[in-house]
Amino acid sequence: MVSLALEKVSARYGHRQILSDASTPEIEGGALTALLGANAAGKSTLFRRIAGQLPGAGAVRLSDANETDLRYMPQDTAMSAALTVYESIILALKQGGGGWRLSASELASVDDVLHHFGLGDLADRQLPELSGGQRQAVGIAQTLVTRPKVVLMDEPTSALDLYRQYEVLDALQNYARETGAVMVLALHDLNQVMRACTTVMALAEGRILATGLTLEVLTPDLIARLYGIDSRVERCSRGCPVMIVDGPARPAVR
Ligand SMILES: Nc1ncnc2c1ncn2[C@@H]1O[C@H](COP(=O)(O)OP(=O)(O)OP(=O)(O)O)[C@@H](O)[C@H]1O
Repeated sequence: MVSLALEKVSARYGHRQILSDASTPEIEGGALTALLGANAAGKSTLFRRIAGQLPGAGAVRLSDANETDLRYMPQDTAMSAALTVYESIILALKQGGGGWRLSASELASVDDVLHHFGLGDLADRQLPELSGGQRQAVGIAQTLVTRPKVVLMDEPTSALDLYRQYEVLDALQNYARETGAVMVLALHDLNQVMRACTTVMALAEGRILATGLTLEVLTPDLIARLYGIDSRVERCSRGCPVMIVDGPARPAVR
């Protein structure tokens, strides 16, 4: 079983300490985990630290996987190159090496991500011609085409319309179930979190404030502490938990 755990992880930019002693129990693969926190809480910094892009004290422990199995999708994926969607996904596939010849299984992986992220009709389009939502879907496809075992995604649905948000979160859940991958997604929409993510980790003041099962951890009290918002959880007409925002509470912990 693939898993990820943090042991007293720290990170800084110059003299500015952003994360201190961030620790989690084992986050198991096979389902989605949400990384929550207010703006500037340090979510992207934590991803960079886990991905080995920032040094710092503490340990990132992976079980059944190593650093080469990890892919990090940043918030803003620059896509100015004059490549088609198809070419850009092949480039992402081949960045780990292995020469330019494509095996049958690699071709199947490319077709698979194109299909699962609704990109089949866009395969021949140039990247700079795409809309923001289309670019985000391409970024997700590029991230998953190598079938990584550990996936960190920074706000992967921020540019998507309502229907595409559900579609993409469903596809990500399926990917996690099929591959057993650990998938941590920084998300701001708590209703998406309640629908799609089995577990959450909440970040504030450079520390992990809470981790655990979404419906147990994501209480109105935690939401007030993280975001300064009064809220309650109710059920939608289909029985899914949804968060109702009542309004600002007190200043959020930052
Ligand atoms: N390259 C950098 N150099 C210096 N400080 C940085 C750098 N990147 C981020 N920071 C600072 O680190 C803190 C955490 O930023 P980070 O991007 O990790 O937050 P975040 O939780 O991902 O925020 P958001 O929800 O707004 O994307 C912020 O105060 C930010 O200004």
